Amino acid sequence: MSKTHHTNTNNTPPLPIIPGPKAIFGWRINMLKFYRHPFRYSRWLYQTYGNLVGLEQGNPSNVFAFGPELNYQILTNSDLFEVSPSTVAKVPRDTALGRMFFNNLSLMTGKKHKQHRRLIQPAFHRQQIIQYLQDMVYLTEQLVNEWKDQTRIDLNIEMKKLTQRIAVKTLFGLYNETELERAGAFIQGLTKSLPLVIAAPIDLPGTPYRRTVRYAEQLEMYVRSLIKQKRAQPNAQDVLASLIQAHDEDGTKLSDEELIGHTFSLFVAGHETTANALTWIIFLLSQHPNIHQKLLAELNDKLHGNPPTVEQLSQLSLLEGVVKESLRLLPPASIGIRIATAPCTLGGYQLPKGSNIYYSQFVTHRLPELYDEPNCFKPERWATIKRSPYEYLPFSAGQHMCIGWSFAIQEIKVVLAILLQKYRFSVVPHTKIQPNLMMRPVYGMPMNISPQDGQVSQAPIRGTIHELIDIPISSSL
Ligand code: HEM
Repeated sequence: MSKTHHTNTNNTPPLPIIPGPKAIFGWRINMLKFYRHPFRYSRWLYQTYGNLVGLEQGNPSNVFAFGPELNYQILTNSDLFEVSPSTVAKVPRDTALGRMFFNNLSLMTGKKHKQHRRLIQPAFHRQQIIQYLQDMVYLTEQLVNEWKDQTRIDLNIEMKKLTQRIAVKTLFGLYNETELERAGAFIQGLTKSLPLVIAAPIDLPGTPYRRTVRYAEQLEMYVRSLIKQKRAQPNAQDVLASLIQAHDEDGTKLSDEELIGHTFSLFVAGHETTANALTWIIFLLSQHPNIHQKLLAELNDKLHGNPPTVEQLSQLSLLEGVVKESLRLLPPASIGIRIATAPCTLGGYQLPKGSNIYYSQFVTHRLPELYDEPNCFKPERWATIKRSPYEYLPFSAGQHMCIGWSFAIQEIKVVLAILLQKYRFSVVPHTKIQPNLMMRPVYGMPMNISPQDGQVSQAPIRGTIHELIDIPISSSL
């Protein structure tokens, strides 16, 4: 017989208890365990308790839902399973900071979300994204030149620098270097202190909150002046210009506050995730010399040392497999959250209104019934398998699926095609490689770089990465 909730004040039959780990001091302790070892813990939860796991027995307020079937239910019914604003809920809405936070697609729900998505979508149409290709090429080549005299870099820092420049340029269409740096500095100042602000929104002089509010006010003023300029340039091709021009059938347009919030959140949502993806792809290649060699051959054969054109990007089939497989193994968004807006049934169990439901890209992408040898980096698997949006979801699925996914894929491919043809990357031997929940390498990604000479060498590494990937032992180790 299955266990049931202990309290049952009326005569309805007691509800079955969702399986899960012991929680003598409540679910928070188990959540802490998850935050400390997100990958080990979530895999253990799934293997031990199954598809639906409660973090506290008898209290279904925090549950993990695993696998394609539950992903489908959670992600296709956005009225019942809503995105969660809880992380920023304490930020006052009537400040520059609040206006930036709350005019954000990923926190919008229902009709408002649908309408804003419709207005933003044209900025990410295929034809529009092709317009951004030249900026991506130009800024990557600029970085390549900056590395000329260097032999060692922290790849993750460099990739963040690059994706930030690409984001600022494509969002605002800034061509002047000083302007680019200025906009980048405002946004960086703001995003750097965000975690502290969200944790403690205390408005006192000298606090990170006060500092961040100042940054937000400066950025707001700056973007307002850009909006004014763009209104006078109907031919501008950047994301902000596209958002300014967008309108609904009934003529509805985005207000200045909405434009500012959306451009800011597009920047935040897009640059670090893409930087982490690039970091892990180059890392994985450096640890898989055979695949790395084959990819170099494909790039040389098709591009002959040049940056790719849009047509060429679609002909690089191994590059496509490498990107897909890396996003499967080390997805930059490894977990997502939704909140139940009403009592509901999920995975055969009842959940009350307000339950937090975590879905896991990381666990789904490692199900052996979907991916044989799930911990192995096998880009060639994508030549023969096809997976549904709920079986492979690095960009999530359903109504809130990443709006920038094809922008990100194009950016990743362009940057890789240029960097790999120019440089040989090798992890500094014995570095501790440890991804956190956000898939950021917590000890960085120090790499030795040298001009590409067609040789690839695999360095020995340490760290929890070995729990996530079966790395082949090369003869050079
Ligand atoms: C490898 C890079 C990226 C990854 C892995 C990624 C992943 C994701 C995921 C998983 C979500 C859905 C979150 C949820 O389920 O609530 C999401 C949403 C979003 N992403 Fe991305 N993203 C990437 C790049 C980008 C880029 C480049 C942009 C914009 C330039 C962007 C803009 C957004 C926005 C605006 C949303 C919210 C969509 C909505 O709620 O309707 N992302 N992204």
